Amino acid sequence: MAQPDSFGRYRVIRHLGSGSFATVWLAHDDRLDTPVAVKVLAENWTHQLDIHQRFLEEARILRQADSAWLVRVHDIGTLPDDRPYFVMPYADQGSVADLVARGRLPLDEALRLLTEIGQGVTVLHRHGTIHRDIKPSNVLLQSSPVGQRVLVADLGFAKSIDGASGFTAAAGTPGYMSPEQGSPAGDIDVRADVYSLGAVAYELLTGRRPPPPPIRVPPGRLRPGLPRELDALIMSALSADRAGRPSDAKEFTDRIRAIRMAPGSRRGSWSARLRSVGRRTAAVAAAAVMLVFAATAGAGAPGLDFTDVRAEAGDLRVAVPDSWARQFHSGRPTEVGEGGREVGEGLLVATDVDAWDDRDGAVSGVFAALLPRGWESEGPDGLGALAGTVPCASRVERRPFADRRWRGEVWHWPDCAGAHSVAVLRSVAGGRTLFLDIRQPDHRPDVVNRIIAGTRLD
Ligand SMILES: Nc1ncnc2c1ncn2[C@@H]1O[C@H](COP(=O)(O)OP(=O)(O)OP(=O)(O)O)[C@@H](O)[C@H]1O
Repeated sequence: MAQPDSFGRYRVIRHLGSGSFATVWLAHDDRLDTPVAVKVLAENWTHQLDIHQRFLEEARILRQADSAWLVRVHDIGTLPDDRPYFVMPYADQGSVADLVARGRLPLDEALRLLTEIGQGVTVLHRHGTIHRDIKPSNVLLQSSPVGQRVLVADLGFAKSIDGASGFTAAAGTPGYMSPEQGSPAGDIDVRADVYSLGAVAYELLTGRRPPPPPIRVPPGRLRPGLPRELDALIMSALSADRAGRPSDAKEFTDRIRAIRMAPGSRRGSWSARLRSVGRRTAAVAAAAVMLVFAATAGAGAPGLDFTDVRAEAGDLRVAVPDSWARQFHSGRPTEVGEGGREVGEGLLVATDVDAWDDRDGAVSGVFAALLPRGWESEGPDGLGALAGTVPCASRVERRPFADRRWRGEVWHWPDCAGAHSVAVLRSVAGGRTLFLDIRQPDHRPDVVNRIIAGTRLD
């Protein structure tokens, strides 16, 4: 395919890709000094009137919907050979398909993408349009000064809701399209897009496209530790019978957003789950989380005074620097951690408990949990896997720790914002295994040692 010099005032830079009906070029708008993507009807369809019309219809829908969650259309034109083209912002970060190909996404990142994709589809449904071809390669990513924009694109198969009942030609992409889209006589409605959203969710979370319906393996089976409500929502969106699906993209998106915002979902961490359980049972737990504070000497960590903190009902006592002991949560959650392991008593003491899972590293604090009995028999690999559940993709330094109470290993991620240290320790007296997650913006190994030394079972 020869590279044209320009389309109207848009100077062509390079070929971006070709779909079934069109070719997309990166070009430069010299007048506004900005990169653009120009989509041009492919030559072989020039004289096919219905394809020509559908191409223009895509541009019209995008222009009329004019939404921050959809690719916008800025301009439209016709080439001397009669082929139409339209001009969009250039999505410089590729598509969600590229992201998925790079590896498994963190849960919060996957939920953020799903919320934004769902927003785009919601805009289309409000506009009276069914997309019919939602899939990761049709969701584009663009840099922006305030972060990444997620843009639903490629309305080549879009259909108006009014015109979609009765006979509808089969259209869509296998793996993402609803069963009713595969049948030429099947009438479709917005729930066809809900199925595709479920398929995209399945792939974002597991790295795999769902098999053809009926789907029997929920995403949580392939990625243990997913919130149960998320598994249930995705499986309902993928129901072969559309009556079982959420009613439209808005309902699907609202439910994804609620799952994302639930206190326990920001990260699959022990501490986050502990807090979520703590909040849900706040009324019951109120009496149990009364803390006992007592100043202790700062021996071992010069320049710092320490405070003993413990839940009134529990026997776990943690020593933290005075200035960290501003907020706390305590509770006895069940099913925490990536594999849904059970944890015994837990305690989070930090400068800002709500910001504990933020990745800017501004919080100082300690999360301590006693592992259920049975962990004593786990070998070093089992304990290593536990320490590794604190997500930080950087090098880790490991060192042994031993004093008169505890014996085990301290893991430290020096390049992580907030200097994470995790210790997994067994009590010398026997019987208990302790998990400690310690965060401090300026890493001090002496503080880590002092915290471990001050952690006790009464
Ligand atoms: N605004 C854009 N910015 C950057 N790349 C784009 C933009 N729009 C489309 N592309 C890229 O151009 C290529 C062709 O896109 P197009 O929408 O024509 O077809 P497709 O989605 O690849 O295939 P099909 O239409 O057959 O499903 C894709 O690789 C797509 O990622």
